[in-house]
Amino acid sequence: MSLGRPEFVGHIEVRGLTKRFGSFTAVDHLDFEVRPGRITGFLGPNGSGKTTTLRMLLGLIRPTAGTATIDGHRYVEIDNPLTVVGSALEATNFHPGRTGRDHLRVQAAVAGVPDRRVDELLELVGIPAAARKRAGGYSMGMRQRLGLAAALLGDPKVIILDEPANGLDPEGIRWLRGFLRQLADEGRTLLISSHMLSEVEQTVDDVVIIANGERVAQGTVQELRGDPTAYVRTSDPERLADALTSRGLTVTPKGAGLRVTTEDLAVVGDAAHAADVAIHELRAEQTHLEELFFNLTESEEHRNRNLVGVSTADLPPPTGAPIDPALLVDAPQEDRR
Ligand SMILES: Nc1ncnc2c1ncn2[C@@H]1O[C@H](COP(=O)(O)OP(=O)(O)OP(=O)(O)O)[C@@H](O)[C@H]1O
Repeated sequence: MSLGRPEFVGHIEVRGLTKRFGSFTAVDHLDFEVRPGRITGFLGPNGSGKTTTLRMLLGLIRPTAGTATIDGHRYVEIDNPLTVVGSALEATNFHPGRTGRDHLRVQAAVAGVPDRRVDELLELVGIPAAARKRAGGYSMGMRQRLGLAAALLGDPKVIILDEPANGLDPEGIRWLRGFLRQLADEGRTLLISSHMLSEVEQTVDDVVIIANGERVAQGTVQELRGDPTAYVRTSDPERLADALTSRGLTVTPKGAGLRVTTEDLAVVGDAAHAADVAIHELRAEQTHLEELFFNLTESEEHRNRNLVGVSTADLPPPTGAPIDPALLVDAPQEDRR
């Protein structure tokens, strides 16, 4: 594939973006940037405002305040936007009686794209034969692939996908990962939303996390993961802590056990053996990113306001681990109007 329109770099910038529906604030003074050649995960619990943000970026709804631009232009200002920005917001908006291929041909005609590109793309997303059948019979995974092909019709520099892994089986997710990586390696800008960290953690380079419409963290996956640690529960925490510290490791109490700054579980096991203490539990810890996301999705403070009133008895128990303040980003007060 070529690299889209050369006058566009594909730099997404969101500044003070806000959307209110009546008295409800779905997106709240959101700031973030998305860089070309990288895959950015736009993460947040259900109802946190991801789709609303993407809809504003794509000119489908008007912001209450703030801007969302691509190379400084709002979507509606871009001439023939399908050749700059490709998107797949929902995997279900295909007419059930029409074949997938016909869907793409109609959209191709609108974007001034030749029919042969339709077949090329169907091949690329792995549904050349299925696309000749009616879309009504498609599985969720097939609809996702068709949506992806539609997003790529205009050879766009920027690709925005809402929950692209939804409905894909593990093999499909692996395929998607490789496919998106290839697009990013070509220099394109990819913004993909998800409410499940585990679905995209292996796929993305950068992460923007929102909760209740506000940005709560952003950075590279590497930064947000933090250093790997181990968790150990033992018959004699004090003695084991001494043994680990004397081996140059940092040990902090965590719940009923200890957190140790190593990813090598054998080091902890050996230290326990040498100190003659029994180990009751030993495992690699969740990364900061997993913990952060878990706390966001489970803590009262960050839970979707629409779910307030839903019993927490149905939810899994919290980890008890606080969100690391170093990872949290507060929108600057002066930006709030
Ligand atoms: N047109 C609308 N009118 C009123 N409220 C809306 C409208 N669109 C979205 N909302 C509300 O705004 C909030 C954010 O919705 P949005 O669809 O952006 O969340 P999301 O993060 O994409 O969620 P999910 O992961 O479930 O798709 C929700 O509480 C939703 O009910």
